[in-house]
Amino acid sequence: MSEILDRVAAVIDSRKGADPSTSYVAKLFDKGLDAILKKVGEEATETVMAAKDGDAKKVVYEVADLWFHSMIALSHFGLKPDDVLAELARREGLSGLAEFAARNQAQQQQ
Ligand SMILES: N=c1c2ncn([C@@H]3O[C@H](COP(=O)(O)OP(=O)(O)OP(=O)(O)O)[C@@H](O)[C@H]3O)c2ncn1[C@@H]1O[C@H](COP(=O)(O)O)[C@@H](O)[C@H]1O
Repeated sequence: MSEILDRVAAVIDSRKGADPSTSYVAKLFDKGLDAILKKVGEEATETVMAAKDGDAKKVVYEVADLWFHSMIALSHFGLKPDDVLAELARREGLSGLAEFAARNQAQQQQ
């Protein structure tokens, strides 16, 4: 299923410098990073609201909006979904609690 992320990311990349009047993504790139980040923030809030409403179908819809706009932010920095997937793979099997304890221990030793 991650192929869909690659395909959408390729379309997003191709919209850089494209005519803003013909493409939503080109319009966001044209507005700049602040506008992209505003959309990421809005979609994160809408995800929280859908979850608080207990509306599972809407949660999926809003998370899709959040992922999509996050991918535009990644593209702004020249990054790809694979960069995030690689980070998740690096964390695989590493308990969040163990990682937190190791980080605290390292800070105390500084
Ligand atoms: N996956 C998406 C996608 N998800 C959401 N959106 C758009 O993101 C916007 C979400 O904003 P909101 O929900 O806040 O709705 P809105 O009120 O219309 O937005 P605002 O006016 O508030 O900014 C809507 O306009 C959606 O249509 C998307 N637009 C495009 N894509 C993908 O990106 C590709 C390229 O799109 P274009 O650049 O438009 O050709 C498409 O082929 C799709 O694969």
